[in-house]
Amino acid sequence: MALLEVDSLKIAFELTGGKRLKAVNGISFSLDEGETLALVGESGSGKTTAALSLMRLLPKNAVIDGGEIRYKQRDVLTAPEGMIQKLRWKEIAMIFQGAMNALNPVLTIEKQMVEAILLHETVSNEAAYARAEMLMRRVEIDPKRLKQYPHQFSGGMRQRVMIAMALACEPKIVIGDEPTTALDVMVQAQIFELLESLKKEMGLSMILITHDLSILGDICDKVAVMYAGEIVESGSVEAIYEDARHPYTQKLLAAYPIIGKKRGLPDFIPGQPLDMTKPVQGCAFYSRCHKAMPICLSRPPLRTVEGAHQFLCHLEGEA
Ligand SMILES: Nc1ncnc2c1ncn2[C@@H]1O[C@H](COP(=O)(O)OP(=O)(O)OP(=O)(O)O)[C@@H](O)[C@H]1O
Repeated sequence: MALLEVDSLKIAFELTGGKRLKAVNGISFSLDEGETLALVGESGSGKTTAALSLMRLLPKNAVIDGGEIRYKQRDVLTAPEGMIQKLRWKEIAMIFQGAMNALNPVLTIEKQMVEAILLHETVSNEAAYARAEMLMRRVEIDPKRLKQYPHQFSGGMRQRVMIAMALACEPKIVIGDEPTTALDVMVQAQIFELLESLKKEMGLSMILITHDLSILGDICDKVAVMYAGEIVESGSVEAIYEDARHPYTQKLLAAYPIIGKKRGLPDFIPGQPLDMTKPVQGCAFYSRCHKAMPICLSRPPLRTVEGAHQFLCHLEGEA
């Protein structure tokens, strides 16, 4: 049995003027213990919305339009608030986008970390301080730096602090929402190394949200590529790197070349992401697809390449 199962999940946002934006449109995926899944796609494809729903942290104007989320076989969407409070941070934790915005600039790291621990756990102040020190060591920062303020840390160090905070209650699943965006390539690699070693040491499962497919090789087991609220291709990281079938995945791979692999110059994906307040006819990627055909105006089938490698397209799909 998977640790986490998401089944045909649909989430919409209610907008002013009675409009609705369909942010997540029937996605399904699962996560086993110790497994890492990447949710990949351009900005606005629904990755963050999907992730927030796993912790029931969606904004107030979000509506669940259908589907199920099961954590250890328990229904997350209908669970009483008391159960969700036990799940949030203690079972599933999130490293939010942009460490500078998530940290309070006028409080020391120590104060913020200790407060976070005391908020979620019934431990003494001393135990919370001891845990903050242990967490700093775990993310390879000298615990003496607990006395410092966020601005005294580099971007990479701040991100390590965010990772430490996410680990504060020893969760089973950590969700990283663009955990390395805005960091330079070297620091990005160090953060991924750290996440990889924490994953092994603590037996964590992870969901990594990113727009950059090229960074997943060493840390992810499987990938789900999202476009306009749908998973358009999913499979093992090898299947996606070596045998991508959906034209959107192929374009994403070209947009972020993998170092050491010959993929030519970075390409870009022409056109604009879809307006998700309007109903989609046929394939959501139709207007931007370099392989579009008249049949693409009808709903594409979900094709299986082999095993868990699937893609949503009218084309048989050549690699
Ligand atoms: N509170 C909200 N109210 C209305 N629309 C929203 C709200 N939050 C997100 N959206 C819209 O939902 C869609 C999906 O957004 P989401 O943040 O999940 O995408 P994403 O793939 O994570 O992109 P990013 O990396 O930019 O966060 C977008 O069109 C976004 O504008």
